Order: sequence, then structure tokens, then C-alpha cells
Amino acid sequence: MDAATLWQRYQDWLYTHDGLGFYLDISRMRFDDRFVAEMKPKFDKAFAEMAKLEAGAIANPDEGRMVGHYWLRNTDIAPNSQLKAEINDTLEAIHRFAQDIHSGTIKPPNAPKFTDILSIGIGGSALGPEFVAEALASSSPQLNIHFIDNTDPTGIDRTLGKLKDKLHTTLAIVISKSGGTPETRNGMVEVQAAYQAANLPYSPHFIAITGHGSKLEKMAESENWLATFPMHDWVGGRTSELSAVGLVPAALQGIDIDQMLAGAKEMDEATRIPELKQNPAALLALAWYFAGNGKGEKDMVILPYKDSLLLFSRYLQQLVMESLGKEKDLDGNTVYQGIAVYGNKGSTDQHAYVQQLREGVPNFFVTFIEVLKDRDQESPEVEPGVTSGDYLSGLLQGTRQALYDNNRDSITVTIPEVTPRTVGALIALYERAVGLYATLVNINAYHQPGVEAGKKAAASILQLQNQIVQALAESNQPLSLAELAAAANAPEETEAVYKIVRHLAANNRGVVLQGDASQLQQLKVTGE
Ligand SMILES: O=P(O)(O)OC[C@H]1O[C@](O)(CO)[C@@H](O)[C@@H]1O
Repeated sequence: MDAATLWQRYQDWLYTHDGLGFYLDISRMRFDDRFVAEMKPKFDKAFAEMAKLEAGAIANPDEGRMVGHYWLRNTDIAPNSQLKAEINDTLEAIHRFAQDIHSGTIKPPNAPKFTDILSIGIGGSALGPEFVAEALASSSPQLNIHFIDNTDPTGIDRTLGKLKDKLHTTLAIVISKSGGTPETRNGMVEVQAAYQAANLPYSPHFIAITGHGSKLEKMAESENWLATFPMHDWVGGRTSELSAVGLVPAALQGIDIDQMLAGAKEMDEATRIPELKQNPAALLALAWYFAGNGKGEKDMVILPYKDSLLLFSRYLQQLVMESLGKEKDLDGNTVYQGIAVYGNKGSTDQHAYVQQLREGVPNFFVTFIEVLKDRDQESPEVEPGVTSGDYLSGLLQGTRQALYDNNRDSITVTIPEVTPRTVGALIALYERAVGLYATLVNINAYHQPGVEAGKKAAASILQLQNQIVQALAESNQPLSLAELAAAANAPEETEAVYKIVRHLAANNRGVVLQGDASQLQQLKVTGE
């Protein structure tokens, strides 16, 4: 395409939203008018399904749930007055709680104010709060936030190590919709133990954000924790950033949560319009469909040119991949859907993997996230007439151009600056794009059956570990791996048995492995 045609295509496809100062450019995706026309009926269906979802239809048929994250930022569209009141009451309670914590009205037993937050959660109960903290927390926030988002003992130690002298002024937030996720439970138990070791009662330092009736809610109530906030049944984990899950930690850090909700609401209004060219989420979904042929054949590389948006790709990874990565479509056909998402930030990645993007296997499309404002203050010149921000901007344009010249497609999302409002808008944009795309490819975006398999397998490994420990205690002689597997009633599981004893031995857990590590048949296991 020559320069003039490309410029025309840019103008034809550039979406602008004046209120948000937002732009979306899909002109560098090489679809043609025929493709757009072919997609029209699919989009009509997607818009209709989305309207039903927003009106309260059971949009997650497997779990029999409504999908209501859009109501969180505009309670007027909640399907009934009870839901509306629940959302408004929760928001009010969040504001009140944050104010009381900031003013010291709610304080820890041994200090005038809380200084730090320790957020314990995983997946949708961590990624949004982590992304938002990185994007929006000021350099001296009202409270500093720390995260435990895994069951890695070293990671837990590292975080607790940072808080060693501040546990007495730390507010722990346990976030889990189900209230039973093992990684989160483990983090909570270890943090509670740390309080006990420091001779501090943990209940006046703990709050819970969880589903109604969960084990976690019951624990928080019976142990008299400081507060509990609800995670509504109709909000899925990966779309929960604008529920209490994201709003409580954000408000505590001093981030303007009303502006986050306002930005999301404005974007929701824009992405509700049932007209492809006037709807930025639909344009994104169109571009994704085109890129991957409706089958996820190309990966989505997210490249924000702004350090504070570093965690956006990680946040989107769950939102997109847990929503779209499905084996079956809504009719039960095996389809193996999904779009792989990865990314980090520009221009940093230009010196890492952009080489492959430019010249290597063309199995991706890029989404550039451009932020127009460089910084609050005036920028010094790094060369006559040129600032660091000019470089960042130039590098983005240059990379986009270089990729296009080598037949690599890209989308560019532009926001004026990184603010609570624009971050709320970005979250809403991608939530909607995922929802629309799911209808285009006929899948349920709101369940995650695949995650259960790994959880069940992990539980049976821990069960096997108990059987092994018992078998070793009952044996008075060293056992080969096969003998141990048989003694543990798991003769088919020798490999799992080997991995369990190797892990126990490495951690001085009363198990010794003897023999040549490369001769597994000859290894002998004893209990100490
Ligand atoms: O909030 P919960 O129930 O602890 O779940 C955490 C995450 O685990 C998942 O269920 C997947 O395992 C996610 O969908 C969810 O965000």
C-alpha cells in the first residue's frame, strides 16, 4: 500500500473518543472490506448477546450465573433494585473504610495508624490490584502495598521480610471469591503465623474480600476480623478489578476509585454501541479475529510504552486466556480456542525479543499502548530539541512502521495519560472486547473448567505424599522407588513417588534418598 492509501486507511479506521481522549487505530491490521462485511452478522449476534448479558441473562450457563461486572460502574443498569443497593452499599462501605483507615479512626491495636497493606490472593484476586498499584499508586501512597500471590515459601519470606518491623502497622487483605483457593489459604496461614510469632493478635489486622457464605467469610466472622467486603457471585475473578477486589486496595493506597469507575463507565457506554466502527471493543475483537483467523492462530503481544503499565500484559493474560482458552464451543464441539497473550513494555523489549517480531516467525500481532503525556514536569533535552519522551514516542512509531514493512500487523491504543480514569477505561475496553470475541467464536468466556483438572491433580499428589510418609514410617528397611510406590498403594505412580521423595529429601522432611541420582532404579528411600 502506498503512503497516501495508508494515510487514508488510517483516517478511515481511526476510532476517537473525545471525552476520554482515547484513540484506537486498527489500520495496520490488513483486513479488507469483504472481511468486514462477512463479519457483520457475527457482530450483530455478539451485540445482541451482550445486551442480554447486561440485562441479567444467565451468561455463564455452566455455572448458572449472571455476569454483571458492567453494573459495578453503573448501578442504574443492574437488573434489579436489590443488586443496585448491594453495589452502592459496598462502594459506600469501601469509601468509609478507607477514610477511617487513613484518618486513624480504625487503627491497629499498638499504633496510631496502619502504614502498609499486605494483599494475599491469586489470579483474578491479585492481578488487577497488582496492575493498578503499579500503574497508579503515587510514590508516597497513603499506604504501601505488598503482595503474596503464590504459595512459594521463599516469595512469602521475602514479602514478610520486608514487613518485619512493620507487621504491627500492616493491614492484611485476604482476597478469594471462593474462599478456598489453596495458594491463598497457605499465604494467609503463614501470615497469621508471622503475627503470632511477633506476639500480635492477627484478627484486628485482617480483612477479607470473599464470596457470601465462603469458608473465608465464616472464618473472618468467627474470628472477628476488622472487616469483610463481598465478592458478588455474578462477578468473575478475572473481571473483578472494579469490584471490592480492586477497589479496596486501590482506595487504601489513595487512588481515586470513583475516577476508575467513571472511566470504565464511559468506556462501557462507548462499547455498548451496536455499530462496529463506533465501538472500540468491537474493533479490537474484529482485529483479533482477523489476526488469528477466528482460531487464535496468532499471539497477542502487548507493548505499552510506559513503565507504569508494565503489568497490563500480565493482567490481560488472565482476562484473555482464561476467558477464551476453551476446548469446547457452546454447542459442545471441540474447538481448542484461545489467544496467547504476552508482553512487557516498550522500548525495553526492543532490545530483547523485538528482533524475532521483526524478522522471525510471524505468529503474532502487536498491540502498542501509547501514552501521549510524557511526565508532569517539563522535560530536559537529551539532545538539542529532543527529550527522552520524544525518543519513546519515536521508538514506538518506528517499531510499528518496521513491523508493518515486514508484514507484521499491529493495533495502537492511545490514551492521554495514565490516570485512574484511563486505567478504568482500559480495563472496561478489554473486558468488553473479550466478551464480544467470545460470541464471535461461539464460546463461554465466563467459566474456567480447565483450571479444575490441575487443582484436582495437585490434591491427589498431596494425598499420595501422606501415603508415602506413612509407608516409610511403617517400613523397617530401605525401599526402592517401585517398592515404595507399592507400599503406598500407588504401584502405577512411581514417577510421582520419586518426585515427592526428592522434594521431601531436599527439605529435610525426614526422608533420605540414597544412591546414584542418575540410576533411578537403584535408588533407596528411607524414613529418618
Ligand atoms: O478468588 P479465588 O476464588 O481465590 O480464585 C482465584 C483465581 O482462581 C481461578 O478460579 C482459577 O484457578 C481464577 O479464575 C480466579 O481468579
